[in-house]
Amino acid sequence: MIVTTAQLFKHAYGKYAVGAYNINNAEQAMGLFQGAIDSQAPFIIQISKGARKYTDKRMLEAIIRSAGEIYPEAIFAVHLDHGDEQTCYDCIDSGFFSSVMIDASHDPFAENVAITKRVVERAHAKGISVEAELGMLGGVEEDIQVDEGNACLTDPAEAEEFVKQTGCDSLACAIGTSHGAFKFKGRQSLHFDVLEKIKGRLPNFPLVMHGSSSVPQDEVAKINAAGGTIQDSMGVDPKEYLPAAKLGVTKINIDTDGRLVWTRVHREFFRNNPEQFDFRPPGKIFMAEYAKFIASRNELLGSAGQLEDLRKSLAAS
Ligand SMILES: O=C(CO)COP(=O)(O)O
Ligand SMILES: O=C[C@H](O)COP(=O)(O)O
Ligand SMILES: [Zn+2]
Ligand SMILES: [Zn+2]
Repeated sequence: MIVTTAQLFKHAYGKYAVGAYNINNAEQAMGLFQGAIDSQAPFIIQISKGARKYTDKRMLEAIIRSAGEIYPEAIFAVHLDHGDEQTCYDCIDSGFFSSVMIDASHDPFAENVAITKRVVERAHAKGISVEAELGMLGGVEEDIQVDEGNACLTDPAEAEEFVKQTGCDSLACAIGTSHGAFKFKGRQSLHFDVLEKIKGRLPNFPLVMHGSSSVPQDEVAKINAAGGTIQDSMGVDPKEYLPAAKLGVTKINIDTDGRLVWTRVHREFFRNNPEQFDFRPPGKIFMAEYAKFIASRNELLGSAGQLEDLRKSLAAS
């Protein structure tokens, strides 16, 4: 069942975070749905502009619709990740997306407000939720590269003003994370002090954490042992997901870690079976491994085991 992110956040707020996982193909979709059902968790399936271009945007819609039929128990939102204004309108008009992200965080504050307001108006007219972004993460995002030095944390006072002016349903805040596999040299903590201040100014308002992959060191070691040259780096400590959720983070975005699972499975498979050229055996292994990964993340997010309670509260509302 497809629901809006606002519906998911109402149930999750202050208790757990909903995992938001990107997909680009059928194998990722199947692993994601299987892992969500295995862990009895709601989830957000997110599609970036790059994913919509990878095959064809209609292909992804068809894959998600089919996965929803194969796993009728699943409760999830279909969300546009890092949309520009035009892509938001395209998704709003598609009749398929239940949530969009307008990412105008690279524009000046007033421009970000103006663009976000226009998207909110169009989305809300169709009952679709809107995530906006304020502050800047480091790392690679779509086709934009932000230097670590330029990454700026979200200003709590600005966040309050931004939400008041735009009417967005959730806000992506920069609290020290960055996109991709190269986040931190050595372990670093989230900026819980900033998060607390944002929550103080926006009580009960759903916050979103991008760049939340943990970049598992064993996964990177296996990839490199099988011929990869992934640079030494660390991600977010997944034990910090739940403390962040208690401070109002209701959506935690994880994409890179899934790509690492894919890379490890395929590198190991073809290293161990150099005579093979059938992609289905590693594809099968990937789907099973990705399902396990999703279930393990949902445990850490606190979303595991929430599915039936959510179903009851949706039925009652
Ligand atoms: O924020 C993300 C998608 O919007 C993904 O972040 P990661 O690169 O840490 O997986
Ligand atoms: O934030 C970026 C997401 O991980 C999506 O990545 P992508 O734009 O390469 O699909
Ligand atoms: Zn951004
Ligand atoms: Zn992101």
